[in-house]
Amino acid sequence: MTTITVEASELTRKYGGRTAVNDVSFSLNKGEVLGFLGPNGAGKSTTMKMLTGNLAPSHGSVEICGINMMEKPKDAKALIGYLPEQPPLYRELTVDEFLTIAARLHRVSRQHIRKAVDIAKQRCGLTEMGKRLIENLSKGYQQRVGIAQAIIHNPMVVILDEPTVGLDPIQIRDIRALIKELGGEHSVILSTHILPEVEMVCDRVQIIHKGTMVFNGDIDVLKQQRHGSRLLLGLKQAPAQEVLLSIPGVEAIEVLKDNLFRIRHTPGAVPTEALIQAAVSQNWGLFQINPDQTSLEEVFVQLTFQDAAVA
Ligand SMILES: Nc1ncnc2c1ncn2[C@@H]1O[C@H](COP(=O)(O)OP(=O)(O)OP(=O)(O)O)[C@@H](O)[C@H]1O
Repeated sequence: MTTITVEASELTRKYGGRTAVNDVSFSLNKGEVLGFLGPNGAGKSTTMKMLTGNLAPSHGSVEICGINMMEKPKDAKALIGYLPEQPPLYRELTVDEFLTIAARLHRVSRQHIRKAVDIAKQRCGLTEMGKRLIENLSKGYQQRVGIAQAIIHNPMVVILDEPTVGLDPIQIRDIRALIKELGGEHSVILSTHILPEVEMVCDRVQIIHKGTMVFNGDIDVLKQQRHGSRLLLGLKQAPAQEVLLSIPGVEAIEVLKDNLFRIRHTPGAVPTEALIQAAVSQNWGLFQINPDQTSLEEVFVQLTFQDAAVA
């Protein structure tokens, strides 16, 4: 049986007269990792703050495991671990000192604090770092400490706001692996503006654009939208377009610069092999053929366009 851990209904937030988040509703199941994706200024942090009870919605409600955030904020917040965009670290403390304070703040009982600190450190790869001052840790390790404080009380729901911003590629890889692992036991909401990050880590994705949800679905659907149906083809001696269009699966051709073509093909009928065979046998000077990945911006345009077309 699936257990719903987060239920957001019609969440709306206005700053002055401006609507930053408009009518956002979704639910999250136990064990799921949900990506909350959107460009800068889309309304991600505002939504995260409403979900964690740090900002009151202008309209709508949040329930954590059936507990209403507005009616019982203490009880609801106790079920959440939160890593804000700016991690709340006391840099002059050691990792152990800081996590001990975090455990107290999260009301871990006195006799369990030490164990809770050890478990959080172990899960976040910090076991050897307990005595180190936070200010002397690399940014990647500081981010691990931020995640460790979020899970110290073993919450049902972990909410991470842009956890990989400012990290180097190896740190990013490690933090993503950690987030994926957390998903097994906790429900995780990951806010990010990085599309591949969502694809790597999440089961489900929601895309927010100018405060409005434009996509809410399975990660595979988004992947298909992004990776499906287009190839980039580079030919030094290209034939007439009709010749390319006669290859099974090829539906349309867009001429780009530098002898490059964007080929739109029938979903499920990828003409890569046929194009390579034709290029080799007819000396078209093939120098590139690869799937054309849609950028985040293009996905937004497609999704918002689809929405407008449906409306
Ligand atoms: N306290 C505030 N007062 C007024 N406007 C705000 C406030 N906080 C956010 N906004 C505005 O609300 C909109 C959404 O901001 P929010 O920080 O939620 O976006 P975001 O998707 O998290 O972007 P970023 O990744 O840049 O933080 C933006 O236009 C922002 O300028």
